Amino acid sequence: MGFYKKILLLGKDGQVGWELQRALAPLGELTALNRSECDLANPDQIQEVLEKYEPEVIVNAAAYTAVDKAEEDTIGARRINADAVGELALYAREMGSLLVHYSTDYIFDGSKPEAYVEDDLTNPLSVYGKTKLEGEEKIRAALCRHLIFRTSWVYAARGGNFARTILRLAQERETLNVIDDQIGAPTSAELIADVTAHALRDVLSGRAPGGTYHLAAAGETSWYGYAKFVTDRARAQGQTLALAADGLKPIPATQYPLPAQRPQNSRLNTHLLERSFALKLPHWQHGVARVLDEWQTN
Ligand SMILES: NC(=O)C1=CN([C@@H]2O[C@H](COP(=O)(O)OP(=O)(O)OC[C@H]3O[C@@H](n4cnc5c(N)ncnc54)[C@H](OP(=O)(O)O)[C@@H]3O)[C@@H](O)[C@H]2O)C=CC1
Ligand SMILES: Cc1cn([C@H]2C[C@H](O)[C@@H](COP(=O)(O)OP(=O)(O)O[C@H]3O[C@@H](C)C(=O)[C@@H](O)[C@H]3O)O2)c(=O)[nH]c1=O
Ligand SMILES: [Mg+2]
Repeated sequence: MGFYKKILLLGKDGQVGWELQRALAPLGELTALNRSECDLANPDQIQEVLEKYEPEVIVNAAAYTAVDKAEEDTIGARRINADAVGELALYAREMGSLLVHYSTDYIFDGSKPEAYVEDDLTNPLSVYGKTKLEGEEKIRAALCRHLIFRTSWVYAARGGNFARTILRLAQERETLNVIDDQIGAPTSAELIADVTAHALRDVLSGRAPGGTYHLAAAGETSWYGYAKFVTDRARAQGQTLALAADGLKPIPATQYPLPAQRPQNSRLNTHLLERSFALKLPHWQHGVARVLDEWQTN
């Protein structure tokens, strides 16, 4: 066994995976794999990869994240979000490795009036949320060393996300209807990756315990508030939008029917994470502004 930990990152090309490649690089001997190199749909390939690299830390950033598509593909979503995660957890249990994994606000039903804490009752409304919760539960049941970060409304400079979709639509349409009665905190993949690296170091050195933690940017907004922030800032940057000055319309979720039901309240209370790892989470606007600036200069 060498001085450096052997870290295996799965899902390296996703929003969070991409940022983890950067944030985990100085922490050990990092192997980062994409879907073609380790397909979570394929149990044999998972075992082959684990046996080949013998990771002391597994960071799983791969997931089935197509929320509406999952409604008609429960089997596919469950295989990636739950069964594959269970296989990683069993390996971690057997080998004494640490499994780092990500979950979502969508494991809650959103009926709580305050921000959710880690031990609040779960009750997912969607197949995506159900299968993500099953993944969490498989990890806890395996009794392996683990860190599970529940996050929300993830965006990144690279990859598909709400901010990018809204900017594209604002370039195409004069009016846009956006849901105003679902609230949460947009959280950047950059922040998630950096917090992961800090927390991972603390857990590996025994300074902090593993477990399940809520990880989201500070503050809160609705999807409408998020879209307003993005389009206002794009305009202030001098971008030409098709969207009229009063073209962004707040609507209730009932007027925007989708296959999957989303929670009304996606707010995550992050006090446990901040206390456990001595971290302060920045306001969501800070990260969104940064990504918009990055897009602007490209
Ligand atoms: N996005 C969000 O808003 C939120 C995400 N999360 C959680 O955070 C984590 C990271 O999400 P994020 O980075 O945003 O997701 P992305 O959708 O950006 O990335 C997911 C990655 O998983 C890969 N993947 C999908 N299926 C497989 C498979 N069968 N085998 C291997 N890899 C696969 C995708 O590959 P490919 O590119 O080939 O499709 C993609 O690179 C996930 O656990 C997600 O559930 C939590 C809250 C909010
Ligand atoms: C594009 C668009 C979306 N919406 C609404 C639909 C939805 O309720 C909300 C966000 O749309 P999205 O498609 O980004 O939503 P969604 O894919 O559900 O986003 C979720 O992804 C998964 C992976 C998570 O874990 C969650 O935290 C969350 O980020 O905005 C509008 O109201 N108007 C619009 O023009
Ligand atoms: Mg989506």
